[in-house]
Amino acid sequence: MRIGTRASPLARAQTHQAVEHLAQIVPGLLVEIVDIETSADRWTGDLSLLGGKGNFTKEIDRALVHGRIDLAVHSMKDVPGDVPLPEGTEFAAYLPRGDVHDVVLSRDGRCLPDLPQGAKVGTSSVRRRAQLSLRRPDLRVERIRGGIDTRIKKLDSGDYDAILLARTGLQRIGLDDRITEVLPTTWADGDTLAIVPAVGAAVIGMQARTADEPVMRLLKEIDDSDTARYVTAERTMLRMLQGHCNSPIAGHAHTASDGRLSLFGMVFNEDGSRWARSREWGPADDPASLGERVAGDLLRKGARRLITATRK
Ligand SMILES: NCc1[nH]cc(CCC(=O)O)c1CC(=O)O
Repeated sequence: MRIGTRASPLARAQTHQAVEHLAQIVPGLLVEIVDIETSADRWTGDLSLLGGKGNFTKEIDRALVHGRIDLAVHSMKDVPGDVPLPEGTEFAAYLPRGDVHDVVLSRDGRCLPDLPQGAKVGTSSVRRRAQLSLRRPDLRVERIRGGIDTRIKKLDSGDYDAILLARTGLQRIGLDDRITEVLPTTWADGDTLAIVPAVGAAVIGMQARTADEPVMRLLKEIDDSDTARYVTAERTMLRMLQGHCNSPIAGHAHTASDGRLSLFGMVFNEDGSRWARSREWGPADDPASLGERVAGDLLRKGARRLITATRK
């Protein structure tokens, strides 16, 4: 089985995790990992200037459609919600969701509340920027590019006082001992700084050709059904909001204590000073309707205006 993925340490770690799951079903499964460089990997500048859509996925999509690979492994967070999947392909399996918290890594071990006024914080995510700026408008939020390891090197060399990253990514590549502070994910009124996760955060998805029966059968066996429900609810919302992986949109689905599915969605303007939020519950067997309801509510509350104001 030929498995295509980006060449970053995170993408490699995720692919190994996927292979471990596959090998539990097919012991001794022979795999060939095919590294694929995407437009976003080649472009070292500001991503918003690259233009086009799906810059993290389109080269991998092409390899899958043309049969150069049999399976693509993706961070669901990086799969755009406003670009349809290439015809004849689908996400047929999701691995159990990891930890969805965002974290702070700081150069001198200080937590966010203790960072001095004007401290320089690195993130390229408009979702993180908005939620950070809302509580700490005095911080200087600056873009940062590159893989996780590159970003940590930039922190260590003094380019930033702190950076924001996903906890699960650090765990996957064994760098979670660098975490200074784990931020809460639950939005609360008051002055607590929380960062609501991205749609698809901490989920590894596997995309294959629908007509490739042996692969589809195998994927069906490893698919984690809870995670699939969360992803469907969150990504249905994202699609209706016409959001992509760097929109000021947060979304987090989970199973409530009564067994129903809950979806929290939130949309921000650039500095977080204006936002819309929504939470709905629904039956676990209909995650798509839940996503539609939350998106509908957000749109009624002015989400479109907030998203387009931030898009550059
Ligand atoms: N945008 C890059 C990216 N895509 C997925 C993850 C982390 C792993 C995940 O959420 O699945 C990261 C790194 C980060 O945001 O720190």
